[in-house]
Amino acid sequence: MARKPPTTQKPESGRTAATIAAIATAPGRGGIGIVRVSGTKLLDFATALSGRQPAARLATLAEFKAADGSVIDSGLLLHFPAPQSFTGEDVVELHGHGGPVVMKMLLARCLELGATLAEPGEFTRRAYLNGKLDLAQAEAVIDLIDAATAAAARSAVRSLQGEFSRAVNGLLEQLIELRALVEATLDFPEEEVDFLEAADAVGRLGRLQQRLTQVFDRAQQGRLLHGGLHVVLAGQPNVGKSSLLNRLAGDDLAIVTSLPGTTRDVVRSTLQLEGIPLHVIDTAGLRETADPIEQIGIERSWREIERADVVVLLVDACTGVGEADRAIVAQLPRHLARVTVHNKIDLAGRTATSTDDADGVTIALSARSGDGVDLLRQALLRIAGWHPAEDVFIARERHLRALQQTRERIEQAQAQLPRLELFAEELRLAQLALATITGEFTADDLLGEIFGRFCIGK
Ligand SMILES: Nc1nc2c(c(=O)[nH]1)N(C=O)[C@@H](CNc1ccc(C(=O)N[C@@H](CCC(=O)O)C(=O)O)cc1)CN2
Ligand SMILES: Nc1nc2c(ncn2[C@@H]2O[C@H](COP(=O)(O)OP(=O)(O)OP(=O)(O)O)[C@@H](O)[C@H]2O)c(=O)[nH]1
Ligand SMILES: [Mg+2]
Repeated sequence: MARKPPTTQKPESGRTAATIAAIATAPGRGGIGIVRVSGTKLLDFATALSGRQPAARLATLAEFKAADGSVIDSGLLLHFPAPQSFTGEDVVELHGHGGPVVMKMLLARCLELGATLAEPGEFTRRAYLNGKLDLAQAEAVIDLIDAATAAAARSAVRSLQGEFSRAVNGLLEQLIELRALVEATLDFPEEEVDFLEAADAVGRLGRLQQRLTQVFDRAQQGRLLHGGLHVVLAGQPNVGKSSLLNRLAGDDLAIVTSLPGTTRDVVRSTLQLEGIPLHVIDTAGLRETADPIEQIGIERSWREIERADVVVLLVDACTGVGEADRAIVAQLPRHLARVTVHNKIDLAGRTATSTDDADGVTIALSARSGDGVDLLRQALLRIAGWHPAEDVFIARERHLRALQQTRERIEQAQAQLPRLELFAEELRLAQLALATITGEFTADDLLGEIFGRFCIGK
């Protein structure tokens, strides 16, 4: 896992020297709880705390003592001497009994011994700054902790183990190789055209693009696993939005009555569909109303629609798409993916169907009987662009943007041929964009953004 530390974080090097401490286990009661400390000269720290010198990387049973010598807890003491630790610094772990009060007392004792309270993500940030993890791996740490489904967790582990980074580094190598060839020729203008043929620049570029597309696809699947799909159920009152939410969730979450205008508050539920977190959002029926409470509900419906990845527009199968439904469609954000659902086919005497036409996907189903609901699940997966694959690595919007920029730069490069200088410049920019994924060149504010979202103790 070892890699060379990133080169651009000079402003931080002062801070990494301080010793930090935090409770690393989840808040609340637990069988055991861990306080983690990272910094320098922690053997002295451990000795002061326990009166014993722990062996490197071995669990030592010890008494954790307060300043007056009284015992706070007895537990396991671990010392990981630098650089062989999670952070690359000296690390000490106190494994105590997992009660919130004991943990707080242990933490307070560490602060008394000179540690400062760690900021969110600071352990992982140090691991990154010390070259233990690259940026994509560091992001995968938090994605693993936050994973909402087993499939998301598996793909986060894959990224944590460096699979995504290796794919990116493979692309970088190809890119650098091509750049080196080009730069070498730039000094000999008369050979430029020969060079292009000899080096097979066009062929290399083509292969690079092909591989980039593969990585992009895997990353795109990863982003789906990570962020899930936000699906808003919308439509006129009484068309069966809440009934459909309950059916999808398999639970009686939202109130259903035969009175139009039942739902006012937004009701959310996260379920999973082939490992993808599906955030389903039930909203107030859309209509003109004088009821101020319902009006607020309707405003909230629109707010959710603005943020959605997909809107499921429900209509009553007995009447089909009417004037009021078309008015709703006209108000939907332009590029928002949409599925139209004709609900209550049991009343209309229709069968469950799924059709694709110029208007998009239309599903006929019954929220009451569940007939056709599976067709809706399949349609949602299709719209999301999901195809089952085992080699997904977790990825975020940031990674996809970087890959997309790289792709655009390479297209630009291609368009510059045979002007080698411009070709070379585009390749250089492509490399810069790609390298932001693993964080070889990274702005400080991006690091703040990434690590600030971690929990304390991570
Ligand atoms: N108790 C405990 N459990 C934990 C963690 C931790 O910090 N403490 N981790 C925290 O996230 C994860 C494990 N991550 C770790 C990663 C590297 C090293 C480490 O000591 N690395 C050294 C030695 C490697 C080796 O011997 O192969 C190194 O990289 O040099 C330790 C934990 C999950 N479980
Ligand atoms: N027969 C039949 N009735 C349904 C079906 N889906 C919903 N209903 C009924 O339609 C009525 C309205 O259902 P809701 O789920 O509350 O409708 P809604 O769209 O959430 O309504 P608002 O919250 O008022 O906007 C209830 O009486 C449901 O039992 C269906 O598939 N078949
Ligand atoms: Mg409702």
